[in-house]
Amino acid sequence: MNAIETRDLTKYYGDVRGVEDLSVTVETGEAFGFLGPNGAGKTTTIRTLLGLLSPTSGTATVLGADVRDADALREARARIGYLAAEPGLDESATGRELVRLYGRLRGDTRSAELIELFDVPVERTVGDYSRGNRQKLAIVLSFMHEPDLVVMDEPTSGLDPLMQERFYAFLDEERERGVTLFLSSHVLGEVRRVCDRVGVIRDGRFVTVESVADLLDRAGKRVSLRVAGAVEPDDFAFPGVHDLSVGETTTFTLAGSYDDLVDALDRYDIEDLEIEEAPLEEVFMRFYDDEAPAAEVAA
Ligand SMILES: Nc1ncnc2c1ncn2[C@@H]1O[C@H](COP(=O)(O)OP(=O)(O)OP(=O)(O)O)[C@@H](O)[C@H]1O
Repeated sequence: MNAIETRDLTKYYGDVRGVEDLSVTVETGEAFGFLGPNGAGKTTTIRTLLGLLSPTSGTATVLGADVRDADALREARARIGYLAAEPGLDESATGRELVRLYGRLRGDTRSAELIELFDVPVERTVGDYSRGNRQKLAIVLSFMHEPDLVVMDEPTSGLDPLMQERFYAFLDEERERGVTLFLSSHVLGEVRRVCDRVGVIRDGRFVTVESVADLLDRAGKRVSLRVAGAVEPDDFAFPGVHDLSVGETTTFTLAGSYDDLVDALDRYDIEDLEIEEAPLEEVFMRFYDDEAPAAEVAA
């Protein structure tokens, strides 16, 4: 059974399009990243998957439950964790009281461990929490019942870098236990760190669904080169070279073969050479560019 399946999932708010014709399958145990700019439709999709919004058309199942079937979804929800972008928490309760309440509703096998791991000040009133502490409490609440599927909407917003890394390491462990992760983000590094596959959404539609590795391949490598003497631009006119800038340090992006690169470099006396991953931003900017066609890809 797949953890999540949507087919032509569409949600309109009156005349306003939330998402349109989204078709995607997330396998059990997979970490799927859902990436897109503000207003692309990430939150709409997540809320529809959790039954908080009903689809205008199309279908969606989570852990086998149809999102329109309230009873089936209620059962599935017991095995799902949901980490909202801005968790609505009872401001007057203490963290501890909320942990107890959620534990009674959905079960609690490990809140003590998670409170310690994420260093949550559970004795304090939530209304006095900083944004980061609020998020950390929300993490505890969404993972303490050992869910099989966790749906997260920009999960690290508000966390400092140390806590972010701790959270990513925790997600790695969850994956080893076979947990399925579905994570929305506009932070590329996050999707890269956590996910195997990514769906890029723009204006409510997928522009691509592919593996993070393929996306990185497409991004290519960033090459910086310093040689004795001058670089002849024609030497680097082979396929897959982009954005060539010749100077004291010559730089370009290489999305082609290393053989061509090695052949070209053979003509020079190299003083310095750096080859690193091209920033994913470059690839995403192409997807987000208004000129780019929004070709839909079903997965
Ligand atoms: N309650 C609502 N009523 C009307 N339109 C809405 C509502 N919620 C979302 N929309 C619209 O649906 C579209 C998708 O919004 P959504 O919040 O799903 O995007 P998002 O990708 O989560 O964005 P962000 O990164 O800003 O959270 C936007 O055009 C938004 O204005």
